[in-house]
Amino acid sequence: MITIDRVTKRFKAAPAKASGLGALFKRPAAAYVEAVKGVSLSATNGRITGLLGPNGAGKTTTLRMLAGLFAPDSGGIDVDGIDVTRAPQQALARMGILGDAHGLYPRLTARENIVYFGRLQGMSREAALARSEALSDLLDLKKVIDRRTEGFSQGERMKTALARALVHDPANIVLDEPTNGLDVLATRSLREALRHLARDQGKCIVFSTHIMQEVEYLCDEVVVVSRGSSVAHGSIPALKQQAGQERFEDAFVALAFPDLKETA
Ligand SMILES: Nc1ncnc2c1ncn2[C@@H]1O[C@H](COP(=O)(O)OP(=O)(O)OP(=O)(O)O)[C@@H](O)[C@H]1O
Repeated sequence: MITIDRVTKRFKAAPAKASGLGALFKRPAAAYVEAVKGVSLSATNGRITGLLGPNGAGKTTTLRMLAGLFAPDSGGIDVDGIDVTRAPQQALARMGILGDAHGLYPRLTARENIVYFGRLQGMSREAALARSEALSDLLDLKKVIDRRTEGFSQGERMKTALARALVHDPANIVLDEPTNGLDVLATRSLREALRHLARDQGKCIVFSTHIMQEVEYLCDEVVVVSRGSSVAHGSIPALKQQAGQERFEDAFVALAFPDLKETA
């Protein structure tokens, strides 16, 4: 179970170096970027919760705070009741995180990458090896499991990184735009795996995306994020009803951009 309660985060904006005309006018740069202004989310076990928002809405920043990479300026995040800021190690042990950079070791095989990560999580070599076998079945990695990851396709890299994130069998799974760069078959097999993990294994899954279809295929619950804030949440039928729209895409646009005139 993951709870994000009204988190905010701003970053110091790196000012552009004044040169040429800029040096003449010396326009003062904005000092801060308000990346997240108030995002809340409540994700329960056995369900898939989507963080849906346009580019720059604040999804990745929110997930990075959930992963303990930096603390929110205000608000709170807890995982199975553990405060991520106060006890990051304990909270991280309960999460499998697939970030935007997969960062595999190219000289290690897929299996070695997975087992190494398991060892870092405190697993015995035998347990990590057994788990790598089970995950290779689940994620259809058998053909490449004993190949060095150097030269892997995007899909193979993503699956290996996901297997690595799941090696310690975490109760909570967090994925940042997991289908980025995947073809239709790889996307379908990832969806199937995520459904299995939520429905059959009771995992709490949170993923971010800007792809409407992803959300329609997968999510039990959706949090719509726009301009740094969560602006609506609920099931897809509930969000359509709330927006008074039949198509989910229209509902999303109405909820995320209420001031936008209808163009389509
Ligand atoms: N380290 C940083 N320094 C300055 N600004 C940042 C930093 N990280 C994010 N931002 C800004 O915060 C805003 C939100 O970015 P974020 O990456 O969280 O959005 P996103 O919803 O994940 O977008 P996308 O779908 O395009 O990946 C953007 O305007 C981005 O430029």
